[in-house]
Amino acid sequence: MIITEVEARVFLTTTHRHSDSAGHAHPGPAHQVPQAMLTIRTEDGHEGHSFTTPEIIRPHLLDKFLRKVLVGQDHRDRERLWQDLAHWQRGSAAQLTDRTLAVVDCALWDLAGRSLNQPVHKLIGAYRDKVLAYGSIMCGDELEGGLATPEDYARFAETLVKRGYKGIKLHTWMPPVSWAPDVKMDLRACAAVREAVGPGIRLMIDAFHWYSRSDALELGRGLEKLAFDWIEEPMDEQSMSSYKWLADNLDIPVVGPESAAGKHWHRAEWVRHGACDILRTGVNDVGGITPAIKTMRMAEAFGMDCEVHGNTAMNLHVVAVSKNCRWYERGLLHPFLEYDDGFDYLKSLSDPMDADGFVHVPDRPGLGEDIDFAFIENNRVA
Ligand SMILES: O=C(O)[C@H](O)[C@@H](O)[C@@H](O)C(=O)NO
Ligand SMILES: [Mg+2]
Repeated sequence: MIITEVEARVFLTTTHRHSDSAGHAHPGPAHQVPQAMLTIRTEDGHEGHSFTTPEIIRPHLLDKFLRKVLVGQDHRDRERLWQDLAHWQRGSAAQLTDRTLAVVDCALWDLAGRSLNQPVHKLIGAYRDKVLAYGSIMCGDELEGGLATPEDYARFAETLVKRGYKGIKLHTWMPPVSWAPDVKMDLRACAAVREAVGPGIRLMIDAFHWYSRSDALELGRGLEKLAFDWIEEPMDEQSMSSYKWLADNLDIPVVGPESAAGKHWHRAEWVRHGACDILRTGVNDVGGITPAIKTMRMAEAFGMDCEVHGNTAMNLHVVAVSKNCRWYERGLLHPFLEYDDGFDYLKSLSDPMDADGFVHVPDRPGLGEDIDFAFIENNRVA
């Protein structure tokens, strides 16, 4: 059970996803990007793995923090190891981020599952083995036939309904799109999608993250007329009082915070101050599966739903062990991309979705990621 090694392997993976100047993904030509796999190994040869981008587990972090906390410790002591890393963040000169805590925590959960030959959600205590997914559409763009017009969104929404999705979330247009942001265009896209899919499909929006209170209110009021289920991140989440104001002035549920720092502690403040109607957590946003579950259980104690941000196995397991969330966020999706093609370093999808819109939690041990170790070795660059 004692951890003996903490290793990062960097390899090249091919993707069609390109990040814009705001960090949002859009489709483009296939290109190779570096990806990293963290491996935590024990004296008896068991291993746990988790994926991230290389800078999140760069050598400085492994040497200065991760190996000092983890090596020599019982890998089963996840709560203590997480607390030790979280306490070290304050004195890390902002080098030890929640993303790094997340990849370590996920590798430890994967290690626990692989060593016991159990999937993580069964180890934690499953609530379900399948869950409805909503199709989370990429931010809008200016690509001909992509997501450049309200009609493009409507046409893509029809495609997603045919694929089986029972819910769809629009990320609308944001800078660097030349004319964005634009509340009226957001509402035109939402109206076109509602018209295309009818009243039976649940719809949500994840809007420009820096609207003013007035713009967010206008957007929310328009969405209420379109029977949207929630409005997400329309303003800067650093202003909790703005979200309290918005939630007090809207009927449509306000979901958050997604990107605000502070893990489950800050999300407790959002609940206490009435800054959201539905809470939000995410493994990468709060520093791991461990704090994501803390957030989920805290929301449950207040009778609140808590929706999980993001795809991949780590977030799917948080959804699978929780009654008080309704969806798995499957995406991000675009007409030019085939999400079901998955990743070249995994032999199969971690979030396969059936024709009825249900994602099935893999029953493979650990996080259940079907890792192609040979691919990683053959494409390794560090
Ligand atoms: O590009 C981003 O910021 C993220 O992909 C984000 O848009 C998306 O994951 C999200 O907000 N989901 O709710
Ligand atoms: Mg979001």
